[in-house]
Amino acid sequence: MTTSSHPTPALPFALAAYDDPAALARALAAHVAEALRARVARDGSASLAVSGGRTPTRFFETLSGAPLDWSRITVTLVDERWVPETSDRSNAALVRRHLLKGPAAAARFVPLFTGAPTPEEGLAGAEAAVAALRAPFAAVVLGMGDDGHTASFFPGAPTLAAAIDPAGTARLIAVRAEAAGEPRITFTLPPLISADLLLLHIEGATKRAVLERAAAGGNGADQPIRAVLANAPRPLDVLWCP
Ligand SMILES: O=C(O)[C@H](O)[C@@H](O)[C@H](O)[C@H](O)COP(=O)(O)O
Repeated sequence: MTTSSHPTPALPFALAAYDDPAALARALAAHVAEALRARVARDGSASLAVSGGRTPTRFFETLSGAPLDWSRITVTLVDERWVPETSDRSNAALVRRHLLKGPAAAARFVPLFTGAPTPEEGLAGAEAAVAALRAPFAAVVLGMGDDGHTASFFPGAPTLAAAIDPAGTARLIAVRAEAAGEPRITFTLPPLISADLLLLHIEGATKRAVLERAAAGGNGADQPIRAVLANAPRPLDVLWCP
């Protein structure tokens, strides 16, 4: 056991609390739409990275109806489970079903799953696909698991240190971790935190407590969400509802 006389520092974040998931989804979609609109106005195109999992469905549905020039917008994923889109675990399938519809059907989508047998073998193909994205992202929306992972930055993953290295140069990395289920691919920390707009979307008392514990240090100090809190250029904006 190692002990330290230096307490782990508390990290700042800015939490906006909403009454319910619908109000949160409206606010989140409005923030993301504004960031996309601003980049399209400035640069002629914009890119957006969204998370998968269960939480974002309502946000996707709301954002899909935003009056944007979606033909100038490219959507990708913060991270992906290494499964084909026929799997109900596929984040790409979730995005196609709930976001790329209505006005947003005109957006271009860049999936991270390439069809290669493993993410390690698929990495080069995925890198080539994301190389065409306009950098930095106009907006990145992160989620968080009850174990403090965000993107596919899983506690205990052998590639975690490389994935959350703020000075790392890889944009994507393969991840294997027991808690992750299937192998994964994820954007690394630097391209995510350099977005014009970086938001964390969490719902429920448990996730709020996990975030507060991670931010406070102490026994939350090993939670990967801390890498985002510690390295984001501004205090992380968190949208939460019970
Ligand atoms: O593919 C994924 O699993 C994610 O992108 C992941 O980082 C997600 O955001 C969290 O695991 C929260 O997931 P829930 O929304 O399902 O709780």
